[in-house]
Amino acid sequence: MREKLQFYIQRIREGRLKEMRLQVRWVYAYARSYWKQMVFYTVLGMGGVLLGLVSSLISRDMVDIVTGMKTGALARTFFWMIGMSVSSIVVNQFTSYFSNKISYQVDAEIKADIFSKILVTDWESVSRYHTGDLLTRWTNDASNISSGVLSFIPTAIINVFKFAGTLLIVVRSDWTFAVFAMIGIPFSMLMSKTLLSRMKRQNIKNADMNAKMTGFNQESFSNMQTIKAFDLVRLYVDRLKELQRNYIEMELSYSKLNMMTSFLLGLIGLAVTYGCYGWGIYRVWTGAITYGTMTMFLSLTGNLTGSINSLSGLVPQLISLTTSAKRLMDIVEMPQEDYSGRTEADAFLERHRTDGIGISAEDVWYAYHNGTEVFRGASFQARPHEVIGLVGPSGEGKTTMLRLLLALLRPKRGAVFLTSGTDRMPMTPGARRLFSYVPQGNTMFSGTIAQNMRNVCPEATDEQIERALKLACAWDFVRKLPDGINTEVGERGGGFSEGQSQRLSIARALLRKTPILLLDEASSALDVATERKVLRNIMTDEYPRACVVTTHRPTVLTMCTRVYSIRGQRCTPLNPEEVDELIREF
Ligand SMILES: Nc1ncnc2c1ncn2[C@@H]1O[C@H](COP(=O)(O)OP(=O)(O)OP(=O)(O)O)[C@@H](O)[C@H]1O
Repeated sequence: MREKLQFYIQRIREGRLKEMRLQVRWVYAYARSYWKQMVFYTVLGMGGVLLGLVSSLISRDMVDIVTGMKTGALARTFFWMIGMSVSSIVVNQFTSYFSNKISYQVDAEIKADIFSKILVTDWESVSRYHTGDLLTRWTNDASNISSGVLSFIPTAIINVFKFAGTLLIVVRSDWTFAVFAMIGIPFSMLMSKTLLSRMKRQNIKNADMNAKMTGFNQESFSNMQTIKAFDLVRLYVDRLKELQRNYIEMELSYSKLNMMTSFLLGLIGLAVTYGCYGWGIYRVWTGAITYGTMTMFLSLTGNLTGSINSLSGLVPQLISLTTSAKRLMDIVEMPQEDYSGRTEADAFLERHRTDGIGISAEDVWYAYHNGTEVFRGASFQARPHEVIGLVGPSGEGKTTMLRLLLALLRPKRGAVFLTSGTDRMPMTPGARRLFSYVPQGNTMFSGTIAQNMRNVCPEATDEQIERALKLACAWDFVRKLPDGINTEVGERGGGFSEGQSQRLSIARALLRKTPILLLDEASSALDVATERKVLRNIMTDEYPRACVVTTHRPTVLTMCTRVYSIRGQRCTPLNPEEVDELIREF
């Protein structure tokens, strides 16, 4: 039984260590590119230590000269001491300025890198995470990594240097003092060890709690209207308080342990300091050392314990660093989208710019990660100048089909192709540049209408923007705004009605001039007349577009070249009689 237990403990340890090694290696991959900054930071730090040590030696001489134990020029020694102290202050300030400067840069670089990695992570995998959780990982964990990357190795080297340099001076002057000064070190190390395992668990809990709080706040603020409408203010305030209570409870239980350990460490430190005083006085009394040497020893005792404390502080830092690394690795090590098909997509577009490009799904099978099977052998085709309608009961898979067309989801079987005549290429994330997509819901960004438009087409002139707005029947209301296309759009389309935001989103999609346009119930908030007008404008636009529209509205169906019914995990083309029947049913 005992052997079995030991075997399992061993296995857990091995797993933990292996995991930690992987995390350290991941952090090291970042650290490697900042080696110059680290060397610079280390050299500055070591310079500071050196100045401090020389200052201690000079102050020893000065005390000895003052007490008559040594002869020498008092004024010169005094000026040397002042000089050294001032230099030490300058070097320390210089180090702190540069370390701040470097850490801001490194922080920004690492965050930009992780941001871009999150954005290219496979959509289905990353969408399983709450955005609040992603935000916490990106802000807190990435900051932890950037500060750790920069300081960990230099701090280790500087403190080993400080410890060794101090020890050398102390041992050369009186080795017994070194023994005294270091007597507390094993106790301190033992104490910190008890904290470590708690620390790792605490770090993970802390990060989870932060993610929960951020997610809760973010959701509450962005759904303020719903909270008010359902009179949920009290409920949400209570929920926040409950979260805060849990947070405080968690922090306090950890603080208690911390307090106990700090108290014991403080007692040990005090005992060591007074022990050193006593021993110093005794050595001076017996004539073994001078007053100068004693004052130097007392100032150097702090150096020895300080550097050991800093070195043992690296262990919790390593723990917090590896916890953050794990949380970021969870995200950035998920499958990433492959954008290498961009050139091929551009070449395909060049070849078929005038004829246009269509899209086809061939025998597609797809199930979400939670097992929801949406398609079993679905096929469908949209050619240039066609408007294809996708209809079907709610939850049958219309949006999922659009996600498959966009390569946001990968079919488990079958494939999606870009087509033009007999030429075709497989659809890849790199070919998304040939698409414009208007998803359900409000998708406008904060900024002006023009900025929103230029997000997708940076070189668009005001006239081109106006034309796209006209095609989407948005110009009528934009024209009347005091600032026209320079009117500010609030968060998620704030300041505009649902139908107006939809028209702005359609205009943005049309401005992009891509061969394939996907509209996911994009005109559902428009009145029938406006919806027909928008669709007619899209169909009669001279640009050779293939347009796929998901809808629950009969008006849209009457304008489609072809209609597919999405139902029972299949995608079936409807003949004109079936479409008529469907329109009658609506
Ligand atoms: N991200 C997701 N993860 C897991 N399952 C999902 C996800 N998105 C959709 N589903 C499931 O896939 C099925 C198809 O959903 P989809 O959104 O494609 O339907 P839809 O036909 O567009 O519905 P609606 O007409 O209501 O917009 C549903 O059962 C839904 O619960």
